[in-house]
Amino acid sequence: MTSLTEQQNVADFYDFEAALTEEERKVLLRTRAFMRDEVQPLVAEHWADGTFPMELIGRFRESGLVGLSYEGYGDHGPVASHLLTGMMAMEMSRVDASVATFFGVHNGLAMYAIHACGDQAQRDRWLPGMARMDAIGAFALTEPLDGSDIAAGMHTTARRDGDTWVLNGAKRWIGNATFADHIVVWARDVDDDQVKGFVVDKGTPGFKAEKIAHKTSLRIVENADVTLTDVRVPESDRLQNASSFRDVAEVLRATRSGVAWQALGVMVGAYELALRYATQRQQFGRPLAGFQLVQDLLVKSLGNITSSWGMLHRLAGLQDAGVFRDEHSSLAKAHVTARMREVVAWSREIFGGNGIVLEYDVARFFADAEAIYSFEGTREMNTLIVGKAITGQSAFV
Ligand SMILES: Cc1cc2nc3c(=O)[nH]c(=O)nc-3n(C[C@H](O)[C@H](O)[C@H](O)COP(=O)(O)OP(=O)(O)OC[C@H]3O[C@@H](n4cnc5c(N)ncnc54)[C@H](O)[C@@H]3O)c2cc1C
Repeated sequence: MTSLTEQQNVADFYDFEAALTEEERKVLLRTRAFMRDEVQPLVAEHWADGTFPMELIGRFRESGLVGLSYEGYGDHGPVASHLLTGMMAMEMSRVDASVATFFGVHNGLAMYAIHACGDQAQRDRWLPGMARMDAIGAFALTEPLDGSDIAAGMHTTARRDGDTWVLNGAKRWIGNATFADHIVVWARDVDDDQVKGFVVDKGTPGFKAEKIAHKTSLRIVENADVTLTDVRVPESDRLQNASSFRDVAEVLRATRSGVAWQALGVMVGAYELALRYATQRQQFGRPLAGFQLVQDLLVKSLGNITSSWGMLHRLAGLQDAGVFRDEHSSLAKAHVTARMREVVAWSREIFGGNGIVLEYDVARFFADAEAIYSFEGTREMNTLIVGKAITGQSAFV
């Protein structure tokens, strides 16, 4: 008899899982089992309370699921394909998008920024501990006054003073920053006006991170308002291979595709709940699933899931082949998150009144979808990136 973890994902209608190698499939099943056994039991209470389950860090540490994308760091053997890492992000969000976001900020944004923008000595210094989750990462780009226009508007400054840099400014929405050990901070060099990256360690004088309260989406992941007041960072902690905003854009290109996979996971999680509920709940003497109009919602949801999955499958191939461009990633992020918003709304609709009660879980997916729709570039920003690529006209301002 196949175990629960080996059972095919009912939302994987075209069996995309079959595209994984046998070894990759084992990692995916481990991810599925980890999320089911270690994460699922914690999410309802922590979402309601707006708290992060700190015990998860130790469990992730033991899971062997961290750092798979970084060859030579961690003890996981060969580097994972983009299809596997994408499907892992999907599997995580299928259970809880906040925990997937915590993981994505650490394993994606922070580790990838160090990998892509640091030199070899910096990679060797920070990535092994992060790949073991002995140290947690954060990525501080967005500011209170500059979100979508951060490339042009960044106010946080870096001033060189001998062998150190002095950072001043404020950042907003920074995931994991309340407890992270290494925070990648982006700041504008007052001398050459270019954006540079710095790794600021927890406890550095002048660094303060205050948790943003009362979020209505992704309530489990901690986001912070960060202030930097004369924070001194040695030149050795400036990311040596980042010299302008183009380097930040390279990081975002990679992580945006991860967010699109996360959006797919949210669709899958909501759809699975709706399908189960529709077969169990009776009205007019028969299951909801027996009504044509309810089947229409379920089938439209499955169509969104399947078409998004096909798009992301091909996107992963472009990434593996090294021919992946900003506009490829942006189209996926904009398109898949829009499809996600439809699916969570249809899934919630199938639950009727119960769809707004946390106990039925679908409300969590419905609420979490909103942050995913807006972060790592809103739909509008990603649309403008694609628009510029296909027309040659920049419509940003
Ligand atoms: C839960 C959460 C976690 C996050 N985590 C991080 C993190 O870890 N690190 C980090 O650096 N940032 C993080 N962010 C920030 C996120 O990337 C920004 O919220 C996002 O880029 C949008 O910026 P904004 O919220 O300032 O919106 P704004 O830029 O103020 O935009 C508001 C609205 O106006 C629209 N708009 C703006 N300009 C235009 C235009 N030219 N044309 C058409 N429409 C336009 C936008 O699309 C949007 O709909 C996070 C955000 C959230 C909500």
